[in-house]
Amino acid sequence: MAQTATNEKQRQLAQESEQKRVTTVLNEIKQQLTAATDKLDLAQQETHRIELNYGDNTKVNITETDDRMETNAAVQQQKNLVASSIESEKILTRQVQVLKDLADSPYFGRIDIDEDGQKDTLYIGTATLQNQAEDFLIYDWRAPISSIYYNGTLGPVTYDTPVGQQKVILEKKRQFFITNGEIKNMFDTNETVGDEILQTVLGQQNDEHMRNIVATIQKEQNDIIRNTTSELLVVQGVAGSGKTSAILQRIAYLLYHARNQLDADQIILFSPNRLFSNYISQVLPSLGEKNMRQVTLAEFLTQRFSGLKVESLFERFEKDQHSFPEMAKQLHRYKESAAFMTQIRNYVRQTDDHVLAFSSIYFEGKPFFNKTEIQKIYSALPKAMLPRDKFLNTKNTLIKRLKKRIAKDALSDEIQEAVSLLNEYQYQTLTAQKQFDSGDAEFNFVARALVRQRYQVIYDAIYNDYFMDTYEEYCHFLAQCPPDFASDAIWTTMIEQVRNDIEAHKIHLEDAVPLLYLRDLLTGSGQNHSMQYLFVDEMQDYSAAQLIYVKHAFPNAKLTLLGDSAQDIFTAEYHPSDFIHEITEIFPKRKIALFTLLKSYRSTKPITDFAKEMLLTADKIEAFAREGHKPDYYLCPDQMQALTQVTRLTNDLLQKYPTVAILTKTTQAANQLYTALKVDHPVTLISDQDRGIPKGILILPIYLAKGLEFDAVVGYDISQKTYHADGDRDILYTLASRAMHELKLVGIQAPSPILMNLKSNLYHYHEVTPISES
Ligand SMILES: Nc1ncnc2c1ncn2[C@@H]1O[C@H](COP(=O)(O)OP(=O)(O)OP(=O)(O)O)[C@@H](O)[C@H]1O
Repeated sequence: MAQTATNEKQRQLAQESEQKRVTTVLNEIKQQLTAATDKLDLAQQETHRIELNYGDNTKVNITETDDRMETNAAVQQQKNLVASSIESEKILTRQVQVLKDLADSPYFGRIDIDEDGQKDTLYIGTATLQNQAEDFLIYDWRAPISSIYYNGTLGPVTYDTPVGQQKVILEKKRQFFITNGEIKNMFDTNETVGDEILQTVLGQQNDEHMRNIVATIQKEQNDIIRNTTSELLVVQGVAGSGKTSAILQRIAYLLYHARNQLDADQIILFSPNRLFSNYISQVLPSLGEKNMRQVTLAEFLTQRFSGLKVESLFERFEKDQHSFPEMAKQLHRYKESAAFMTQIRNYVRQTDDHVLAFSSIYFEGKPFFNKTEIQKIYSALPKAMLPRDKFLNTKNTLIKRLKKRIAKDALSDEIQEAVSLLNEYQYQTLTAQKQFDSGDAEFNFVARALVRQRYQVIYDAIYNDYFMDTYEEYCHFLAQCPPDFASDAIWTTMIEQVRNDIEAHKIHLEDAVPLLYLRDLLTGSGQNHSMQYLFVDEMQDYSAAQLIYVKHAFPNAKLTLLGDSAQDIFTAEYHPSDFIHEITEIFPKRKIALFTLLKSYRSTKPITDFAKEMLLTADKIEAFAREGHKPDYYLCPDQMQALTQVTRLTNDLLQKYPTVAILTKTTQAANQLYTALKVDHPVTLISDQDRGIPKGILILPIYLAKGLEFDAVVGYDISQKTYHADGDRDILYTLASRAMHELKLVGIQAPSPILMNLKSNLYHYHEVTPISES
């Protein structure tokens, strides 16, 4: 008893002393913030002044050549001034924001170390802070030495430095929970990062945006975040294990360590949907970093097909719910396989008599370069040449012919007359400040420039490879590679279908990627060489062909793939279950680092224990020990009763949480439920066009909730008729694992057999009596 009192007294003294330090550091932050804000004000005034000046200094005089050149130099100088002034403003804005963030919670960790007999105490926060004397008051969580906080238990530890590994003895590790400059809680821990603070963080209510996890990064997550050596990093992690969190902190880490070589624009994340993009959009800014680029696969593909509607994963999933014959399944699998992409690579390496499919280039409604003319150029090239080289040669010939036409047409009476009718401004613009030996030379130059301007559309068409008929070429390729399992008739019908779809300006998902790959390989286009890192979230939703294509599109990027084979909603029917193995086959030459995350943090223990039992791999998932209610299942006799039950549940949950999500299996089901509920209740239907999640009651299909989480989830129509197939396990698992604190499920008439096979102690089962009986 006396011992406990002494310990408590010591703890209080320690907290008081730590609070004193917090206050001192806060004073330093406040001073620096005032100074930085003043500097920012000055910088803003300066930018404004230069911009105002800009107009006066750059009044354009286009008639006198000398004046014009002078004006250009002045414009350039002003532009440089504005650019550098904006750049300093940016740096100062970032500095002010970082200091503001620190002012609320300056740090979250402390380590006491002994390095070769020299003792040191370090505090770790979201950014570095130094005082006038250049002492480190706070170390950035990404600094090499900070890794001790995440990785080490007390005793000897090592950490990586730019000059090799360093050994120290870790003597104390302390965690803080500080808000509004006040220590709310503080723990000494021997674990890597202790459970106490994590309990608090995970028990909080969901936010509109995902939060950063730097204060509580777990050891296995830290390994992912700090890995800079692997070319291909694969994270297979169970639902809620922090995959998305880990990669966002990883991006912040990479940006910090390559400040001068890496810009956020050189990092691209393929995210599952727009809601998700918005949900994670605040994590990097909260760490003082700019967001990376984000794109969904559908957006990425659509951008590459001008004028063609690409089927989305969602559309395909919805369609597959209605009809999904075995042959269609096999055809999908075939066209989405790595082997199919290899066939494309082989196809473009064939040297034979085949002439690529071309289209005429039109100008003002008439063919300018006729298709047969283009075919002739191509056919005249040596047979041994690769199609890609022949294509490039053809392109160059077309450009040469265009130039000849320009030179010829420039001499025509029509153009000569048009030149003489140009006004002074138009004329000067066309001469582009060039010096000429004679008046004739100048006149001819202007005439050619005028024709060139007219024919710009033709040049663009050649430049953008519009003279190649990629669709026809794809059909030709398809005709060459029928699979063993399909009859000629089936394969020919499939090709006809592709043609018809293209005529109707649409394309199926399984054709989109092979088609782009074929086009890129033949035309030597479609690659972005500047992207340095490529992240793919929810990789289980990607086919092998899609992964190969995405990698092809960003050839210099290091790749990080993350996903969960158990959340295989869309592709359970086509994918081999072992996609990690598949990845090693897709990228055989790459150095792969595989990380597995098995601990689930999002949901309470009862929810995770319930969700994981739906999977055959349940024993591999470990729940974080956070207490809560067991899930409830309500079996209703009919739809009317189910609607009443859903209303009752959501209203109850809304008393406790700002957001309650009702998840359905399909969009159609979400629409129907919305129509039924909206009459009496304020509910919001979320579609794949939405970018944000409002508060209140939401209805959305489960695949749109991928990567998201909600305080409370109500699963609607968890019935025999809706969830009975084996592939439905993954969908139910994904649904259940979206809930952080509470999970309710409502079934109609007969319960889903997947649920009935679970141990009955994992949830509460209720039979709702018909209204007339109650
Ligand atoms: N180390 C951590 N500290 C605090 N919170 C964490 C930690 N790791 C994960 N979380 C929280 O757990 C939840 C799930 O994390 P996240 O969304 O990153 O997981 P995920 O593996 O991508 O999930 P899913 O595959 O189900 O979409 C989030 O609320 C996240 O903040």
